[in-house]
Amino acid sequence: MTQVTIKRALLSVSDKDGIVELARALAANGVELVSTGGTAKAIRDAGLEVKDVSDLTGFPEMMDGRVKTLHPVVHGGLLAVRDNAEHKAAMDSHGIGAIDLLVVNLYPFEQTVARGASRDEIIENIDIGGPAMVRSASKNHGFVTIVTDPSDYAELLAELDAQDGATSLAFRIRMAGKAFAKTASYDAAIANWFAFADAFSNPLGPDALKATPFVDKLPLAFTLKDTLRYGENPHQTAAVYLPQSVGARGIPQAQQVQGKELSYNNYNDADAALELVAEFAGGDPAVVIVKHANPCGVAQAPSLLQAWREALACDSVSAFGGIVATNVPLDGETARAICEIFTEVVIAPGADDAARAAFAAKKNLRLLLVEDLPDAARPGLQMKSIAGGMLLQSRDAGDIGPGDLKVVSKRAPSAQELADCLFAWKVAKHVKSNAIVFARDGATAGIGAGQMNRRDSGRIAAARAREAAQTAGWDNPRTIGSAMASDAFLPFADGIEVALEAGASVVIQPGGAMRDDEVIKAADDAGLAMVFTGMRHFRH
Ligand SMILES: NC(=O)c1ncn([C@@H]2O[C@H](COP(=O)(O)O)[C@@H](O)[C@H]2O)c1NC=O
Repeated sequence: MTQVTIKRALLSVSDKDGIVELARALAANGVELVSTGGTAKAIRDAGLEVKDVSDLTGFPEMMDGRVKTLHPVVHGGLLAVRDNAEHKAAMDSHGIGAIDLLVVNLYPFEQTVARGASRDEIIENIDIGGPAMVRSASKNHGFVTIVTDPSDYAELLAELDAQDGATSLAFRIRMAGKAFAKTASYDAAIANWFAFADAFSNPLGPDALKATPFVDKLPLAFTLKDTLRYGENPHQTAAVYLPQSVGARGIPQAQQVQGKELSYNNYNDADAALELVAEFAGGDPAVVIVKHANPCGVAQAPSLLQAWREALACDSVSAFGGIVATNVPLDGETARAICEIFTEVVIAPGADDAARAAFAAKKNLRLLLVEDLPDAARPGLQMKSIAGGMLLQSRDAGDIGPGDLKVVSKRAPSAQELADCLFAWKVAKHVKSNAIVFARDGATAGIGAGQMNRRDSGRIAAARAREAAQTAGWDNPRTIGSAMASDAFLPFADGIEVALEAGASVVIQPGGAMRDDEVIKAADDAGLAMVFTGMRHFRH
C-alpha cells in the first residue's frame, strides 16, 4: 500500500496554531473531520463541519479530559490493517471506521514545568491519550498518516495536492519517525522531571523515594538546531542541539547579529567566555577574552572600555583571534577598540547602535547577543563521553565569598589583597587545570593553564606577565603585589616559590594538602598572606 487517500481525519491539538486553516483545506478536499472538545470548538467556530469524538466513542469526554480518545473505536480505527480480513471483520462487527489521518500535538508539559506551575498542574499536563494515538497511527504508517508538528501542515497539504488527496508511503514513514521521536522526547522530559526536579520536591521527599540525581535509565532529549561545517577538526562531523527544557540560556540561544556561521570551536570557546563573564553578572563592567576555551585576559573596571584595555593588556599576543565576552551591553567606543585587533566572536547582553555600526565594518566578526547572562550558580549536569560509557556530574556551581575564606598565614591580607584574591579565584575556576592565575586591581596579570604540574603553570603565568609588561612598556610586570590563585592545593612549599618569583603578595588556594604546614611556613617566612577556600576547582 503506497498511496493512501485521506477520507477521514482526527484532529486533537493543544497548540491550535494553524489548525483551522488545515481543517478548512482538508474539508475542501472532502475529508470528514473528527475532533476532541477544544479543537472541535475552534473548527466549528470557524464555520466548518466537524464530528465530536464522543459521538464516535459513545462516551462523553470525562475526568477533566483524562479520558477522551482512549477507546477501541479510536484505536481500532488507527491500528486496523486495512487489507487484513480479520481486522476488517472486527471493524465491521464493532462499527469501527478507519481514521486515515491523525493530527495531534501534546499537552504543554515542559512549558507548564518552566512557568513554575504546581505539582498537580504539572501532573495534569502529562498527556496520555495524545501519545497513545500518535503511537497507534505511527505504528500503522502503512495505512495512516500522522502529523505532530504544526510546521508540517503546509507540507501535508502540498503532499495531498501532489498525490490527488492521498499521501505517499515515503511521507508517512518520515512523519511516523518524527512522531516517535516526539513521543520519546516527551516521555524523556517527564522521566527527567520525576528524576531531577520532582524527586527532591515531591510531598514524600527524596529519602522516601531513595532519590539520587542519577537515575537508572537516563533518557536524553535534545532537538537539532544546526549541523555545523565540521567538528573540532575538518575530518570530524558536528552538530549543535538544543535541550528540551524551556528557558535554557547560552550560546545556542543567542541572537547572531552578524558574521559567518559559528563553528564547533566557536561554540565551545564562546561558551567558555560566556560562563566566565556570567560570574560578573550585575557587577562593574567586565571583559573576558578566551582562546581555546581558556581565558587569556579578564578585567573588571568602572568603564567597559577600561575593562577591555586591562583584559587585553594581560596577554595581547594570545588575544589575537580570540573570543570576547562582556557582562554589560557594548558601546561604540569599546566596540571600536575591540575591532582594532582580529576577533572571532563577540558576545554581550546587548549592543547600542554605535557598537553595531563599528562591528558592521568587520564582516566576518560574529556578534552574538544574549538576552540575559546564564546564572553562574544554577544547578545542572555535565556529560562527557568516554570510550565505552559516559561520565555525568553536577556542574561546578561552587562559589566562594569573603566569609568562606580562612586566613592561614600570620599576616592577614589587606582589603585590596582580599579583593584581588576573590577576582583571581573566580578566573581560576574557568582555567583548565593545573591553573595558576595572578591578578591585581581587578585585572588578570598572568594566566597559566593546562600544565601537567602546577609549577609550570605558575612559571608560564609569570612569563606571560613579564612579556605583557615589555609590550606595554611598563617598568614592572603586574604580578608585583598581585594575588596568586591556584585551582587546587599547593602540594609542596615550592608553590610559594612560584608566587615569590612572580612578586605576588598573597595566595589563595583550597588548602588541604598533606604538607599544608610546610606551605604555610614558607608563606610566613616570606611575609606572604595566604587564604584557604576549602573548595577546589579542577577543570579538565
Ligand atoms: N485523554 C485522552 O483521551 C486524550 N486524547 C487526546 N488528548 C489530548 O487532548 C488535546 C486536545 O484537546 P482539546 O481538543 O480538548 O483542546 C491534545 O493535546 C491531545 O493530545 C487527551 N488528553 C490527555 O491525555
